[in-house]
Amino acid sequence: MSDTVTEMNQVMAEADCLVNEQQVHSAIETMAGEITERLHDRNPLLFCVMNGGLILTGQLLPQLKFPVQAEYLHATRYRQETTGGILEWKLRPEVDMKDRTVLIVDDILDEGTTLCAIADYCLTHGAREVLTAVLVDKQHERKARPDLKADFTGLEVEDRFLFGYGMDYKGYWRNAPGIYAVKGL
Ligand SMILES: O=P(O)(O)OC[C@H]1O[C@H](OP(=O)(O)OP(=O)(O)O)[C@H](O)[C@@H]1O
Ligand code: HPA
Repeated sequence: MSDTVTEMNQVMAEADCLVNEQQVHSAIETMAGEITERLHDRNPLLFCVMNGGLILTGQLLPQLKFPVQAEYLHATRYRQETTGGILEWKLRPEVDMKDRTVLIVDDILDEGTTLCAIADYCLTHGAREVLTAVLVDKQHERKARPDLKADFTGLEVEDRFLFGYGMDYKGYWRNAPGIYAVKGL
């Protein structure tokens, strides 16, 4: 087995499961209900924030039983690290968002730098309103703005380095079927 596979198997074996798959499913179902109530008649333009937002978006979309225009964008600032750097746009949205209600979907609001930058971008490009949905809000005092919150939050999770359900550790384990914390981080 390669060194990386051995390392990643060990990371999982030693990780703490903070939220199990059933709890994540029920959090996503609750989010879908809240989003439906707020946006069912708004013709929203939804952006999945790649890569982390992929799984939440995939599980959320089929639960939204109203017309949604789904697109994606890619902005990243952690790369293979456990602390964030400068935000890099890998793919900016090209779709016209003038006067639209935009919903940004991502896996985690950690410091919030990523979501704030994407929301600002959408407003600058003509969106009428920008709402945000995250599976996880990490609990700490390092938010980019005081009291920063997403409009729709699935779960509040402790201040550890997390993986699973879209969140990666060194590019791996986005596929983990729950929310896990890396041992010692
Ligand atoms: O709230 P923040 O502190 O800004 O962190 C949250 C962002 O970090 C992660 O993305 P990452 O930069 O790892 O890119 P990736 O999803 O492509 O791995 C995550 O998917 C969020 O987009
Ligand atoms: O805890 C995290 N895990 C994975 N990706 C992240 N991006 C910001 N915070 C995290």
